[in-house]
Amino acid sequence: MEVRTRAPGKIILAGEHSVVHGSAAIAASIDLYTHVLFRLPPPSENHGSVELELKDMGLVFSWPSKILEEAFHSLDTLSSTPQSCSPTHLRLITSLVEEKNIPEAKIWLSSGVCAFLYLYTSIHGYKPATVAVTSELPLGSGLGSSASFCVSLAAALLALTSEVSVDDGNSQWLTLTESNLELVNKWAFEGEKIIHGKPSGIDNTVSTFGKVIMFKSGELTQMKSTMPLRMLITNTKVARNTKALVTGVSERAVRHPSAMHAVFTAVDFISKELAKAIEGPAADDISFTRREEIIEELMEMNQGLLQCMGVSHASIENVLRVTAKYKLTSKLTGAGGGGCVLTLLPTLLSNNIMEKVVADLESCGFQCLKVEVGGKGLEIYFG
Ligand SMILES: Nc1ncnc2c1ncn2[C@@H]1O[C@H](COP(=O)(O)OP(=O)(O)OP(=O)(O)O)[C@@H](O)[C@H]1O
Ligand SMILES: C[C@@](O)(CCO)CC(=O)[O-]
Ligand SMILES: [Mg+2]
Repeated sequence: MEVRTRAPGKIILAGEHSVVHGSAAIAASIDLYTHVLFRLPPPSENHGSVELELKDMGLVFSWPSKILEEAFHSLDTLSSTPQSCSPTHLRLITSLVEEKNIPEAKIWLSSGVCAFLYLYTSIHGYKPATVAVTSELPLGSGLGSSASFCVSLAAALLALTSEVSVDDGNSQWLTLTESNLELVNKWAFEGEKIIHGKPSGIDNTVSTFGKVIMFKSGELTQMKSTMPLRMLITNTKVARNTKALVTGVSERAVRHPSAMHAVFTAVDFISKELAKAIEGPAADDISFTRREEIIEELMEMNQGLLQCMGVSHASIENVLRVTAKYKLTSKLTGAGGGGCVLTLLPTLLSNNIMEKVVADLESCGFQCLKVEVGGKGLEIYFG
């Protein structure tokens, strides 16, 4: 028996970091996915272990079911409702992952492997199975790889453990019903907590539900964009870690509470104004151009405030300088500190200019990604 799931990555148009402190943020799914294949072995092939294959990394981890049962015997790990990982459970998981001696160059994967073991033992218990993961997203680069990993994993585990219902559809890839999506989203948030420390929940929510969303204090509002949102993503390839960046901003907020409160409040207004520009009445090209100018100005203001929070980086500033030569506006997306940068591509931008910008950015060693914005969320396929 097997099931496949895929969950998209995301971009944040405005409000990263501030959203952790209660401000509004705007995010959209992108058409780059994390894929999970969850397979229960037939009795003849039962290897007696829980296996995690990280295909892009060339890594396989395996834990005999008996060892997991012994390690967790004092805890009631299985749970039908999403709950936070207790410190004892996390300690046991961490030592099981440490025993695997992940090579130093890939040690940053440990938090993902811990999140896997948490979701697996909570949703599916210790029964043997194989979980294979592949991702089209650059990992740890601001495009929500951790959230799409947790969403696709939680969905696959729930699909073969309990009953999930799907919306009718003609394609092989199906959408879960709203209540099942909410359940997956809550479990994915618990996985994100293991990877991020203190996530706002925006990344797992947009990965689960897709489209363009506004997110504030844990509440999702689906947006109706009435204009094309064309974005170029530039990956600076500078490695960073969301957990450390989120912690850095929180520490700055403790040192300068009033100043940072004002910054977070300003970002809240920026996100709300951006929402108005995106949802404004559909009209002709002239008014698209005016709305794009508003969005560009808001992106520029948001980037300034992200710099003020201490999460920009020389590589990000470099992308900003290159795109400014072509009168294009950019801002970091996700946690910053390196990672990815967004550039708005106005509707009237010629292909010629667009090719020149990409060539210029790539000559600096950056990688450009052209993506569709605001599409599907989590999907499932019963093979
Ligand atoms: N396909 C994957 N396989 C295993 N672990 C993964 C995978 N994708 C993400 N992770 C885990 O998530 C971590 C990266 O998460 P992080 O939040 O730092 O970056 P991101 O989610 O790509 O960016 P952002 O949170 O800014 O959008 C990795 O270090 C790893 O532990
Ligand atoms: C930096 C942050 O705001 C977005 C990361 O994509 C963290 C979060 O909201 O969980
Ligand atoms: Mg993340």
